[in-house]
Amino acid sequence: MARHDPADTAAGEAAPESAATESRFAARPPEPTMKGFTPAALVASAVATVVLGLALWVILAVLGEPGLGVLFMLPVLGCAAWLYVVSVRRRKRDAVIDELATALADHLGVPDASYLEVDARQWQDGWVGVPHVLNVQYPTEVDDTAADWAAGMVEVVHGQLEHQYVVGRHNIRGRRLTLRDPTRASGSLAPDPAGRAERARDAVRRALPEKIDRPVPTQADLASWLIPLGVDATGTRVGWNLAGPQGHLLVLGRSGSGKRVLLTGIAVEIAARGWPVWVVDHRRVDLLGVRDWPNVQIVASTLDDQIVVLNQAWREMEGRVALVENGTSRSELEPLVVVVHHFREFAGAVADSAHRSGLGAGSASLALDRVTDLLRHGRQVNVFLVLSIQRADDPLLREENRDDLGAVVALGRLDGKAASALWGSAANADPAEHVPGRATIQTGDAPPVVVQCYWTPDPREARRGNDEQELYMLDALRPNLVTHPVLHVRRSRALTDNPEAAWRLNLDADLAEGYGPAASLADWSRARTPSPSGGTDGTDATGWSEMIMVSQVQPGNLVRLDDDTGWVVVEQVDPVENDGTSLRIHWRGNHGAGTQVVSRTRAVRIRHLNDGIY
Ligand SMILES: Nc1ncnc2c1ncn2[C@@H]1O[C@H](COP(=O)(O)OP(=O)(O)OP(=O)(O)O)[C@@H](O)[C@H]1O
Repeated sequence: MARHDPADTAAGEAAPESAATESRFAARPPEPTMKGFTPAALVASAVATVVLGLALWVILAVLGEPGLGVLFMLPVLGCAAWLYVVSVRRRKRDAVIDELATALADHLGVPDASYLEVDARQWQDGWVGVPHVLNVQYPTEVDDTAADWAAGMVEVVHGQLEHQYVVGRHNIRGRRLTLRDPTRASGSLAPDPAGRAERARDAVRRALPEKIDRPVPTQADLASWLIPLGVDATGTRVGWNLAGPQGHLLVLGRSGSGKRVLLTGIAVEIAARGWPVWVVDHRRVDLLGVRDWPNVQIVASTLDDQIVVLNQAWREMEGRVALVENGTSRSELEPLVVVVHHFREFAGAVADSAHRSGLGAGSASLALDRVTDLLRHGRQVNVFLVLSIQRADDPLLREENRDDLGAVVALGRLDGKAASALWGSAANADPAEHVPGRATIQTGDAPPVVVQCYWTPDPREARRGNDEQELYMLDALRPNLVTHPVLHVRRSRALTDNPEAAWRLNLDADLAEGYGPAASLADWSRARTPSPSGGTDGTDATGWSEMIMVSQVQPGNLVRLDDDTGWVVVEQVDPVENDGTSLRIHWRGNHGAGTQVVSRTRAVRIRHLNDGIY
């Protein structure tokens, strides 16, 4: 345990940088109470035992039994010697832990070891030995969000104690990391693999919560190519690494297992990094929630638009390959993430449509061919696919495709056959019971782990239900900067009866900035919301409207605060004194001006002019 010696800090001259580090941290915690006997207490006990032994001998000698006195004194002295040896060993173990705490404090950038509480248990291997279990309690100011944070701590402990440790549990909320020696078996002596697997599953069930809100990305997260997916039973974050040697992500799960929620979260994370997201939403309405999300450039919901988006992603990849061939380096190419939700149904619908039009096999396999090409070559030019499918026996999971998948997320329970086909072994990675968002995830070459995927609200549903908590969470996840404008499908309006020519229209179509004239139904309904002039027929409606939180309202916005004021222009937004939850909005409308105090988390409708930029 790391103990704080006040003399150290009183005498030491605080360097300016250590003072700066210290100011980041809350006041020094009180000196932790030492568990068990201190070395001094053990020495005192040894001395007291010697005195007791001598006193006994003297008494028996006075009573004329010096021989009996010696007989009593020998075990008592042995006991005293044992207490002394234990005190010496305790002192040595404390020194080991003090040194470890200092090394960990250096590694974590905390002012000194007294800010950590290192609790070492079950010492083994030799006289001083090494602990089997180490608990490290660290201050809340330590940033433990990096994916490899716990691994970094393991490395420091390994370097210091020269013994191997693994993460037993990382309690993010409690700021406590438990490391243990993996070589020492715990539990019954009789081998019981089935029972052990069941106990392991039980432990996972108990350790994993049923819902974990997607954390707001830190600056370090935003600079990283690791997209957080969820948390495993040790509290360690599990993510999809776009920079890994394999690229793309496959999400597998039956209806209701949590695909839509996970894909929404992935789109939000990618957008937060300032990268563009294109979505092919084969079920048309599943991912409409991210349609208005900054940097989500397009959510294609008709089959024709979906074909165009996938084809354009493939063209983008081809264009980038040409750039690389001409000397551009991969690092100059910004990631583009293309989400294809319900890929297998989409590919089937494309094939049906081609067959109905009497087109050849080349057209029928268009979706599959484009996806296969993107899987093979997209990663080298930073075009990444996120595919969702429902069945574990999908050919996409065959051996030859697995090498292109950086991560496979299997949501929900898999039957034994599917699990062993996917992971090689069905035993270790079974979520055991149906919890929405519970998944088995394999990233890179690591073994599969059971994870609770992060919960991300659907922005559209949150707005509709006016769910303040979800709107607040989305507000924190929303990118501050829109780096990629909205796109629409631009295709020739040529009329043709020839199915082949009609098919070609999709292949020749491209994506253009802004909401196009051939707006989809969703765009129309958006355009048909009452215009400031009161017109609702949609034909005279310029621009489009959306719901945002009051905390996002800015001077110059055209906003509908309530039915009484109607559409007004915001002139100024001020905080309300002693009330962090509301804002004072000064507005001007057709019939005068006014001021209104509104809750920061209330959703209001604002209207954009038709500039095509979010
Ligand atoms: N990570 C999660 N944490 C908590 N609840 C979740 C999570 N993911 C999904 N759910 C809940 O599970 C239900 C189904 O989720 P979702 O719509 O994402 O499933 P799906 O696999 O997309 O289904 P379908 O294929 O039918 O569209 C929803 O009610 C959702 O709130």
